[in-house]
Formats: sequence, C-alpha cells, structure tokens
Amino acid sequence: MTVAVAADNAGVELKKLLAEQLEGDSRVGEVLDYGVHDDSDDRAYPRLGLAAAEAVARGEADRAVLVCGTGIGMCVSANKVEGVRATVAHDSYSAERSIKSNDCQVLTMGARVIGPELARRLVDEWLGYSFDPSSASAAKVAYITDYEHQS
Ligand SMILES: O=C(CO)[C@H](O)COP(=O)(O)O
Repeated sequence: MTVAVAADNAGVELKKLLAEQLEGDSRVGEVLDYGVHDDSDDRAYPRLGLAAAEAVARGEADRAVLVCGTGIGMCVSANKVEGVRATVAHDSYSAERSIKSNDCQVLTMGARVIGPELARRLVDEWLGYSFDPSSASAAKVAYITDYEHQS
C-alpha cells in the first residue's frame, strides 16, 4: 500500500512521527510526503492536504494521513477532491468505521487535539482495516459517489 502524508506547520511534528512509523510498517510499500517539512513553512493546510488527496484521487496513493491543528481543515479540504472520502478520527472506533462503513481513504488528525502515542496507535489499527465491497455499507457509499457524479 502507498500512503501519502501531509501537514501544515501546526501538524508537522506529528506528521513526521507518523511518516516514520508508516515507513517502518511492512504493510506500507511507499510513503509519499507532500510536506511541509518544517514549521518555518507556513503554507496553508488546503495547499498541502489537497495535493495529497489529489494523489489519492489519481491512484498514486491508496490512502493518506493528513495533520493540521484540529484535523478539520484537512478533512474539509480533502473531501473537496472528487472520489476522496476523508474523516477526522481521534478514537479507535471512528478510525475503524471510517474504513469499514465509509471506505474512507483519508484519515485526518489534529496535532492540537490528540497526543502522539494515541495517534500512532490509531494509524497502526487503521492500516489493518479494509472495506468489504460486498458488505451492506457498499450501497450507502455508492450513493455518495453517484451524487458526486450527478453534477
Ligand atoms: O487546524 C487547522 C485547520 O483546521 C490549522 O492547523 C490552523 O488553522 P487556523 O486556526 O485557521 O490558523
């Protein structure tokens, strides 16, 4: 699996930790880092999050982990990219259901909300989940995709 990561300067330290973890995880073949690389880079979160989400939409990344102060801005941004489903999740159940119910490819977190150890644990769990296209949830997700294609 290829995983994209991105953060603004509020999330860069947590993003670095998570990227290191992903690079050491045998389930991850490649980590694509869309920045920022240090907190002197004050580019706004949509610029970073949209770049990573577009990589998911193009099929260059299977999933993405995006970090800002709250996770909310990254989530709103990523959800603007056609075909991308993103969620903020700071708890285990939401991280699980974001895959199993919603087939979200993008997990966002807020570095000002969650501690690094819980964030690392959630990413580890999240990597282990997959969406079952034959599940009852699939038709619900398809409804969202159909809506997106109407416009
Ligand atoms: O959390 C953020 C966006 O959701 C970002 O890190 C900070 O945004 P700001 O509060 O608008 O500066």
